[in-house]
Amino acid sequence: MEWVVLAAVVAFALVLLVVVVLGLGRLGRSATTVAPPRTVPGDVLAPPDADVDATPEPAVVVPTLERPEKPASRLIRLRQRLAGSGALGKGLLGLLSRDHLDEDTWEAIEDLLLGADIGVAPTQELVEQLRTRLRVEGSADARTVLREELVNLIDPTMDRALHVSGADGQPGIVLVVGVNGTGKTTTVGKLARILVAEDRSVVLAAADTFRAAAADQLGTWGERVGVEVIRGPEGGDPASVAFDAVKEGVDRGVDTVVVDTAGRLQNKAGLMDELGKVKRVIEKLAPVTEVLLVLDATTGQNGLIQAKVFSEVVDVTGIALTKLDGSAKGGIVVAVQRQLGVPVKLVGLGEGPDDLAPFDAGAFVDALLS
Ligand SMILES: Nc1nc2c(ncn2[C@@H]2O[C@H](COP(=O)(O)OP(=O)(O)OP(=O)(O)O)[C@@H](O)[C@H]2O)c(=O)[nH]1
Repeated sequence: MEWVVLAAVVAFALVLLVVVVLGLGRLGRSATTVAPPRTVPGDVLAPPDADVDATPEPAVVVPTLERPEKPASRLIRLRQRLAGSGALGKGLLGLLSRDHLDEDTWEAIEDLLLGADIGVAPTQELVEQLRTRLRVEGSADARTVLREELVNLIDPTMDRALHVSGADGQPGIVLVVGVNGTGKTTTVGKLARILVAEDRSVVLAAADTFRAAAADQLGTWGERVGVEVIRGPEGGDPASVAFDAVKEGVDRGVDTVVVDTAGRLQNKAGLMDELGKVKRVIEKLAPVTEVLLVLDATTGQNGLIQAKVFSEVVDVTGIALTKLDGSAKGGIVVAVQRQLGVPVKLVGLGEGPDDLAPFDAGAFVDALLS
């Protein structure tokens, strides 16, 4: 009997022990339970306060168009840029103001003129004229005589108007040619600004497909003044770009289309083929009204030889003389006109966007002598 009581007590104690152990285990587990994260339909595990609509809309950039300077005041504004060439004017005036003009003085005058790239024949003509006039008009002011003779040498009677209008409502077509690096693309961009300043509507053709950067460069020039630039694939056919641009110009009824071209001087036949084709293709739509040859004033005689090749390939009607600001050789204006029989119509006097000016013989000589 005692054994039965003892067994019952032990069994009760074991049951009690099992109950206590299980109870503690459940208690321990419930203490480490983590509440599930709060989720919102369609917002998987998003932080509770994230605002999905807060991403700002990309700002729409409205380009501000520039207002280019009117052409009339440009050559006067840029007068000081001719300071390099001004040495010629000052030198000549200094020599001509001497009391006695002996042979040595005349020789020094000749050297100055030749050094400024005026060319041999025009130098001799000018010296001859100066000698005669100063002898005959004894009391004449040397400055007045020199000014008149320099203006005559540059020939104020030449027609320097840019032909930028077409007939019968068609656009004027300006074909811009010249060796790479002379400032051709820059001149096309600056010319577009001159036309815009005169309230003309313009389309540009990036037909220099040889150098991809030239089309990008032109794109930027156009963007700044709200002018459309037609371009083609790199290495594509320049004539096809020129055609597309002129077609666009005709369809839109714009005033002027300006065509930039590649100026690879690989050989005369290649150049003739390329420029000839561009011109022919354009003229299926509208006549070319101006062929502008861009020449770098700092290249002297070398530039003149290149210019001659271009003038034999296309009928050049005007010259844009660039980088005259960096040259002490303003006499190149005379030399190039004599060699090609074509007037200088525009001069580049710096890298600023409005540093291209219509050329005027009187204002140019005044700048040289100031
Ligand atoms: N100082 C000065 N620099 C100029 C003038 N005109 C152009 N330039 C500079 O000459 C360099 C060549 O100009 P571009 O227009 O690229 O020459 P490009 O003839 O079109 O050359 P390609 O595109 O290779 O055919 C640029 O750095 C221009 O800023 C000017 O009148 N004065």
